[in-house]
Amino acid sequence: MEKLSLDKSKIKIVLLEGVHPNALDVLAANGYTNIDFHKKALEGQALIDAISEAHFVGIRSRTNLTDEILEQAKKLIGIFCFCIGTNQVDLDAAAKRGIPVFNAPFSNTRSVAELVLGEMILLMRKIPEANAQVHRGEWKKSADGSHEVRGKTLGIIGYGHIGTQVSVLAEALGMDVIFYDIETKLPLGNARPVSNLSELLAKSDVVTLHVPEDDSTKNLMSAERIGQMKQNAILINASRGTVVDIDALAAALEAGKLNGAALDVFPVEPKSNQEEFVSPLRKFDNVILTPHIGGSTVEAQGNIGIEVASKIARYSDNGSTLSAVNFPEVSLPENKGASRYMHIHVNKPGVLTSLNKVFTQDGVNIVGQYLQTNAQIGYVVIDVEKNTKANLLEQLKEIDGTIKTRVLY
Ligand SMILES: NC(=O)C1=CN([C@@H]2O[C@H](COP(=O)(O)OP(=O)(O)OC[C@H]3O[C@@H](n4cnc5c(N)ncnc54)[C@H](O)[C@@H]3O)[C@@H](O)[C@H]2O)C=CC1
Ligand SMILES: O=C(O)C(=O)COP(=O)(O)O
Repeated sequence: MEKLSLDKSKIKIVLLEGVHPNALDVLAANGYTNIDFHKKALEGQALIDAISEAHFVGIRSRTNLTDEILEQAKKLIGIFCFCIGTNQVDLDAAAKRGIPVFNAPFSNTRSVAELVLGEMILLMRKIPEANAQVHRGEWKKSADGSHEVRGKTLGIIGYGHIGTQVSVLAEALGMDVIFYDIETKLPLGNARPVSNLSELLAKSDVVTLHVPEDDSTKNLMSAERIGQMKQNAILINASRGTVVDIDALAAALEAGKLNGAALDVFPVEPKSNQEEFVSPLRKFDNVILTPHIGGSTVEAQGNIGIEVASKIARYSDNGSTLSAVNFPEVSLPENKGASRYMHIHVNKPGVLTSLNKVFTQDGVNIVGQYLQTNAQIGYVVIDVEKNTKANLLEQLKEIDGTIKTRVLY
């Protein structure tokens, strides 16, 4: 009988960007001890050196895994984002190498929603300016331009996991909620969809962005769109820095068009905590600037550590690709009475026939088979009766179109 493709102690896991220690506990509990833990993000040659021998890599939003970097990580089996955004990874480049990319789609969403809610209330009350003034020794007690959020209109762009939570929380404060999304979404509570972005911008006292970084959202808030916002409105961005044209926002603030803004993400963010943050927005007292900490709470990070490390163990032990963002999703029941093989291949005619031939010609009984495909990739998991003598793995590797194949148990 064939042995496990790799002993667990030889499976190298590289964790970057100081993911929560819960991840280490979960991995240890699942028998994974060969872990290289880095507190910081790496780039360039340092990143290549760190992951060149890795089987799994865990990152957050700061580590860019490009096609060129992945080319140097020949042993990589899986990429695990301990965050929501996966824009920092070249998803196609990973898929074509048979590497699924996973994320944590829920665990930090509440933290972002709470931050946005807090910022909205502070900005509507002009607290950032008042705070800065008092710190400087100025005492300007006044109600001018200071408002309750009750009865005001909140416009949410991107009604996904975070946008919907902001919606529910804002309604609890007595706000009218409208939203715009490119997909049809179930409105929660009394929230109402609007048919286009211009309508949302024209009606909202506060606009908050909860979209991913992609081609459709690049500079979504351009000078023209900011111009369509209400006079004295507020703009909040805790999604991705590329979504807002920062110079246009600075100009709108300078012109007194907007009453304030809150930004947690920026087109260019410092690479480390030692680097200076440079932005034309620094000079505005009515702008809340935070260092990409929307998801940085003890609760969110602790939960993400458990969630994503469990996904590493599940994929490595069992082959489950549930919640992979670039890969056919297969969730598999364990079949410990069997031997499990996995085969990742280019999705083209004939591969499955060749694959089944490998087993049938050796008289091996297939007791379970799970297949999912997308346009590029096919992912098959095959459970066969134990105690076979045949060297099946070598034969699977020979199949034309094979990208990766392993014995899981
Ligand atoms: N500041 C921080 O620390 C954090 C930032 N984020 C960012 O927030 C983003 C949103 O997170 P979730 O709500 O969990 O994602 P999600 O995927 O649940 O929701 C995103 C929504 O945006 C919609 N959308 C996509 N393109 C659009 C467009 N051009 N116009 C309007 N709507 C569009 C989608 O249909 C979807 O409903 C993430 O992609 C991530 O970049 C997430 C967590 C923490
Ligand atoms: O979850 C996300 O997409 C975030 O932006 C949070 O990223 P972080 O874990 O803080 O690097």
